[in-house]
This record gives sequence, C-alpha cells and structure tokens, in this order.
Amino acid sequence: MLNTQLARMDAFTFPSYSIDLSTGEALFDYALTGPDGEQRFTEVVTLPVPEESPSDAAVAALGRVLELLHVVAGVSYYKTAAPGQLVLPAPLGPAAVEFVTAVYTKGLAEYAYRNQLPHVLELTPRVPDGRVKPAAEYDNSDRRPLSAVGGGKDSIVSLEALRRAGLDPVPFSVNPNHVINAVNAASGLPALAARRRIDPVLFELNAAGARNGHIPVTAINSLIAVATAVLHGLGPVVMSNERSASDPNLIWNGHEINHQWSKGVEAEGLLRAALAEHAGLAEPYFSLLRPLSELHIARLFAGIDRYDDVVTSCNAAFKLRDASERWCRDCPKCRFVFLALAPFMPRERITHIFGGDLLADSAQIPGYRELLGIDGHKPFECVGEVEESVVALSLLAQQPDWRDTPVVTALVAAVPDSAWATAATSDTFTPAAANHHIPPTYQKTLQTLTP
Ligand SMILES: CC(=O)N[C@H]1[C@@H](OP(=O)(O)OP(=O)(O)OC[C@H]2O[C@@H](n3ccc(=O)[nH]c3=O)[C@H](O)[C@@H]2O)O[C@H](CO)[C@@H](O)[C@@H]1O[C@H](C)C(=O)N[C@@H](C)C(=O)N[C@@H](CCC(=O)O)C(=O)O
Ligand SMILES: Nc1ncnc2c1ncn2[C@@H]1O[C@H](COP(=O)(O)OP(=O)(O)OP(=O)(O)O)[C@@H](O)[C@H]1O
Repeated sequence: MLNTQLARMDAFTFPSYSIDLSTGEALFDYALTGPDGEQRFTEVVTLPVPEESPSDAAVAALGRVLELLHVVAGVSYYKTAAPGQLVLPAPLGPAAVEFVTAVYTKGLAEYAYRNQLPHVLELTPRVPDGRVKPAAEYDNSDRRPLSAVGGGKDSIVSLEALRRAGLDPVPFSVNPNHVINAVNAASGLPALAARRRIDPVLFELNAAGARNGHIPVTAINSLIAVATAVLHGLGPVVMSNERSASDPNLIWNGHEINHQWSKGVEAEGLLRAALAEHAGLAEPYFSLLRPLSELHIARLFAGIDRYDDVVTSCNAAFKLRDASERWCRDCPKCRFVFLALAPFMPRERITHIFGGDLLADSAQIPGYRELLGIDGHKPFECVGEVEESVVALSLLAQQPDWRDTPVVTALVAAVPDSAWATAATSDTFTPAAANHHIPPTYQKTLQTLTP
C-alpha cells in the first residue's frame, strides 16, 4: 500500500485475537481502513508453555490479559497511518479504557511530536456499547515473582535483590538476544522466554517511507510478562523502572512528551488498575526500583560483579536488525550509564565493562553537554535527570582517577553555578517514600544489596 493511501486511512480496528494453549501461540489481528481499502497486520506472540496444565481460573485470567495485550500491541501498526479513529474490539471498563487511551496518546507522544501529528495526543478510543462481565478475583501474590530481564544494569539489580532476599525469582524476557541469554546464564537461574513476531509487512511499509517512530514498548513487554506469570502460576511481575522514567523530555502543545512514558509511575498505576479491573489480578505488577534514582541504581550495581562480562544497557544492542554486539560507546545511553557508574568503580573495571573509556574521549563532550543540561533538551533515550548527571560529575571531579580526564575537565568548566548549587542539595541517594507500588513483602528487598 502506498504512503499516500496510508495517510488517508480513517480508522484502526482490532478484528480478532486467538490463543492456542497447546503451543502458547497467540495471534493478534489489526486493520487500517480507509477510502483506498484495507491494510491488515498480524502479530504473533508465543508464550512459554508450562509443564502442568493451567487451572481454569488461570486460563480465564490469561484470556483477559491477552484482551488488553491485543489492544496495546496495536500501537506498532497504528503508527504507520495514525488515523483519527481508534475502534476498540469490545466493551471495556473505565480503568481499562483509561489505560488504553493513555498508551495511544501519552505512549505515542514522542512519535506525535516528531511527526507533527497533534491529533494523536487527543485520541479518544471508540468503545463498543455493552457491559464487561466482571472478572473473577485471581490472587497469586504469594507465588514466586517473575523478574523481567532486559540485559542492562537495572534488571540485574532487581534480580539479585530478589534472589538475595530469598524470593526465588524466575528471570523472564521477551525475544531474548545474546545479551539477555548471557545475563541469564551469568545469573545461573533457569529463565522463561516469550517470542514476539512483528508482522513483516510493517518493515516493508517502513522501508517504503510509512510514518514511523517510538512506541511504548514497555507496556507491551509488561503485558506479555503478566500473561506468562498467570499461565505459569507465578506471582507478581517485577520490573526495574526507575524514578526518573516518569519525568518528561519536553512540553509540546501543552502535553508532556516522555520517551520513557510506559516505564513511568503513571503507566504502572494505570496498568495495575486495568489488570485488577479487567483480569481480577490482585498484585500483578510493580517496579522494585521505582523509589530510586539512576545514580542510586548504578551505585547498587557496582556492588555486584558477576555480570561484568555481559551486562549491556546500550539500546543499539537490542535492534531487531544490525544490532551492535554490546555497548556502542557513542549514544546518549552509553554516555549516561558510563557517567553514572564511573564514580562507584575503578577505572579499569568500567573500561573492561564498556570495552573503552568514554571520559577519555573528547569526542563525547557535546553529547555530555546535553546530558548535563548545558545544550538542548534531555535526549530521547533512557537517561537520568540532568541533576543526576551533575551529581555524578561532582563526584568524579573529586576523584584522582577521573578528575583530570579530558571529558571531566571540560564539563566541570562548562556547568553553570546554579546547577552545582542544585546538585549540592540533591536527594539523589534518598529513596522516595511514596509514589511507588511495591507491596509490603518486597519493601525490604533492596536492603540485601550494598550500600
Ligand atoms: C532498539 C531500539 O532502540 N529501537 C528503536 C528504533 O528502532 P530501529 O528502527 O532502529 O530498530 P528496531 O528496534 O529493530 O525496530 C525496527 C522497526 O520495527 C518497528 N517496531 C519495533 C519494535 C516494536 O515493538 N514495534 C515496532 O513498531 C519500528 O517501526 C522500527 O522502526 O527506533 C524506533 C523508532 O523510533 C523505535 O520504536 C525502536 O524502539 C524499540 C521499540 C525498542 O525496543 N526500544 C527500546 C530500547 C526503548 O526505547 N525503550 C525505552 C522505553 C520506552 C517505553 O516507554 O517503553 C527506554 O529504554 O527508554
Ligand atoms: N526484552 C525484554 N523482555 C522483558 N523485559 C524487558 C525487556 N527489555 C527490557 N525489559 C524490562 O523493561 C524495563 C525497562 O528496560 P530497560 O532497558 O530500561 O532496563 P534494563 O535493561 O534492565 O536496564 P538499563 O536501563 O540499564 O538498560 C526493565 O524492567 C526491564 O527489565
């Protein structure tokens, strides 16, 4: 289909979904419709099949989780055309509608901003008339947690905290690549994996110049994780989303544009409420690291060394095609993670982890100026707040190992006095007491890590 035809699409719909419990394979169908005809897509999600057959209650709850996943995973295809109508497949309760609306508006906000499509931020899904049968309550909160592993430092911190607290976590990933497999192997814990196959038609449309951009991928991975936990009779899904994920990159037309929206605390609360209402799940999902800053997580990671040969936070390693082997050493995320870890580990160790020393490389100075708020806005990447970067720099400026490196020297001279003053009174290492959803049983978990 031509891009001009895609741009004339009126509506995005959700024709059907199905699951085969014997193979774990779920098929999610989508359609764009308009005056030039229809463009169909099918996404395939394959859940790991449990050894024991799931109970009837689990199968019922799973069906409800997959109904939410069907709608949420549609964002990848909706974005090729961004029609004004989003027509949901079935009635939903108010909490589920609020969650889905936010995924398509706030979750696609960066896409809307970059493509200059303000109507996306105002989308209101059309919900078919009728009442949803209330879900039966399904309480698995005391079972082993499913710990989502993304291959980076954050999920390693959670996995180790859960393990050391004796909670016997099950590592879980969607489409694990060599990085995630190596992290799981280093953990020594048997892991579960789900597969997600994006319709290849999407890549053809992208190659032909269809509208494209960032999507709230964590919302999709989270629902696949919850579906897996329910199918396997496991407990809550434990994420590793940090405090700063909730902060926007910029404001556009009065709307917050946040690259990490579906990692933020608002998305977490909306997803929990939707799962409680629509699937009856009592304690389905939370982020263990929500109270912590990125810098605090980096300090905790520095106390764990068993993953040094494998840990990789750089997003370039997670591309579906042409992925980098590990750290690319030239993107905002590599720059930020290096800056955040450097104050807490010897130069030799961090250089080993990254395969190079970013603070010795003057070519990195412009990128670091953005992270420090000297130029531009916070990059559209998973990076911490400007204040955290300034705090990290202030720590490095006091360390003989780092203070004379070309990057630290240049940045110390460039940071304005006001930023130093804010950093001096920063609460970077004080966990937030509120604004998280960590259940009481898990609240002391992080104390198993040092410092
Ligand atoms: C790895 C990465 O950063 N990918 C983003 C990049 O995509 P690119 O074209 O360079 O490579 P691929 O990831 O291989 O994707 C190919 C195309 O496929 C489409 N697509 C992919 C996954 C998906 O779930 N849905 C899709 O539609 C898309 O059209 C791609 O062009 O740029 C894209 C456009 O901006 C981004 O959408 C790709 O982001 C991935 C979905 C991704 O997994 N990104 C995470 C690393 C990421 O950004 N995580 C955020 C959290 C965001 C959130 O709110 O959840 C973070 O860590 O901060
Ligand atoms: N492929 C995946 N499968 C399951 N969960 C994932 C996957 N990728 C990321 N996640 C989870 O999504 C959340 C956000 O991912 P993110 O990439 O920020 O985390 P990370 O890889 O643990 O650490 P870092 O921020 O250092 O990269 C984390 O809770 C992570 O565990």
